[in-house]
Amino acid sequence: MDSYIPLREDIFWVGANDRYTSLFEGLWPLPHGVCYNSYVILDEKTALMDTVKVQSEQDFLGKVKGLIKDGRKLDYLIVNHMEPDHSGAIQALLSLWPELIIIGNEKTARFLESFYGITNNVQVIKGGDTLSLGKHVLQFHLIPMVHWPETMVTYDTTDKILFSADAFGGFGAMTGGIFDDELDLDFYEDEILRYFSNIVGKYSMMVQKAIAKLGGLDIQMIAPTHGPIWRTNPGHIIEKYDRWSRHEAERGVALIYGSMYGNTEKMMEAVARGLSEEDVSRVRIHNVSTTHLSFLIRDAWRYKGLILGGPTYDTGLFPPMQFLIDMLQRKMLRNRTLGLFGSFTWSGGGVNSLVKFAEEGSWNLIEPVVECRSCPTAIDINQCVELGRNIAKAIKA
Ligand SMILES: Cc1cc2nc3c(=O)[nH]c(=O)nc-3n(C[C@H](O)[C@H](O)[C@H](O)COP(=O)(O)O)c2cc1C
Repeated sequence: MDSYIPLREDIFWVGANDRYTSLFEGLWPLPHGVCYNSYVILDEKTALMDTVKVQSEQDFLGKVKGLIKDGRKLDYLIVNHMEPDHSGAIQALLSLWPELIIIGNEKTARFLESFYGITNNVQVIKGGDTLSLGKHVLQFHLIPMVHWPETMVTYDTTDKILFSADAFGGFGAMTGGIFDDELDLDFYEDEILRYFSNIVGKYSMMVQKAIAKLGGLDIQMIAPTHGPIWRTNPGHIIEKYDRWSRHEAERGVALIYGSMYGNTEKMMEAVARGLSEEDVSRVRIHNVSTTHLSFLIRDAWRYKGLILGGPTYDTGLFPPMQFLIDMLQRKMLRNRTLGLFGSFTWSGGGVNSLVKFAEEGSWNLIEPVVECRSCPTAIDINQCVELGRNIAKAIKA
């Protein structure tokens, strides 16, 4: 049976759970899958809110056709976001309903042409424009660069539902339920933060603009294109996105290190001891070589303290740690209490790269920066403990 789940008596979820893709955007692991949310509105006119990835098209079309039947046709497709995981079924919809009108903004129209060669059937709207389906009056708001230039949201002024595109979304396929009150939110919170930090976080300033722009709306439900639908407490996800995009963090430390032969790892253990001596127990220790970047970025975004350590490799920093700091720079994370340590055997270079990273970003760098030659001495170990203690004091302040 095709499952379409009602949001209201005439609005239905027709999304797809994806448990087959292992890397989102070819980059970010999906251990718990992901879902592509799409919604049908059955009014005097019918409308569909976004689509799914092309690989999920068949199930999706079955659901849509199961709702739009008895001689009815799909009148409107509203494209809030053109990324292919949401626009993959547009051509198939046009084959089924050639008179379908696609609603998007000027940039959507450009992307429709460049991705799919679609130039007809397109109705271009501007921010603030409305579309009446009969009972439901939809209003469009542009939220560019959250996280693509054409991104917009659609607000159902009748039922006060915000169809929010990727804003307020998260990783994780649905576990039977689709609403916040049907799901284990502790589990989803990790996946939502990972999605935010990996995909949207770089555009935090635009998220802030979007939240300010949408602030005047009476929002009773948030229906994003990924992750849970917020019908009981939409304010919860707005507050999370607001805090994360202001780079606010929780008390705790992400301690991320690399080590080839265990010497830098010894330094890391001493730093961890120092944190513990100052009563910081929320310490997430990750080996940069074995934990995927996605989870490292998530924990760096979550906690106030960020401590990075690595050995020297070919006159520079250990490559997986270099990759991490490059990505943290690219994602524009800032405002963390930062600690650094590392090692070398002849002329060094690893710690220099970490220090350069600290100088180029917006961090609160805590002393001492600890660098040891080959194997840490008792003095080096004491310095590492001191670094841990100082970070702990700084995040408590
Ligand atoms: C492949 C490789 C390349 C290295 N390149 C350098 C280097 O360019 N400069 C340097 O001072 N030390 C270099 N080292 C030495 C290590 O940085 C040093 O021994 C460090 O303490 C190793 O830390 P670990 O035990 O945590 O892996 C290199 C070591 C290896 C294995």
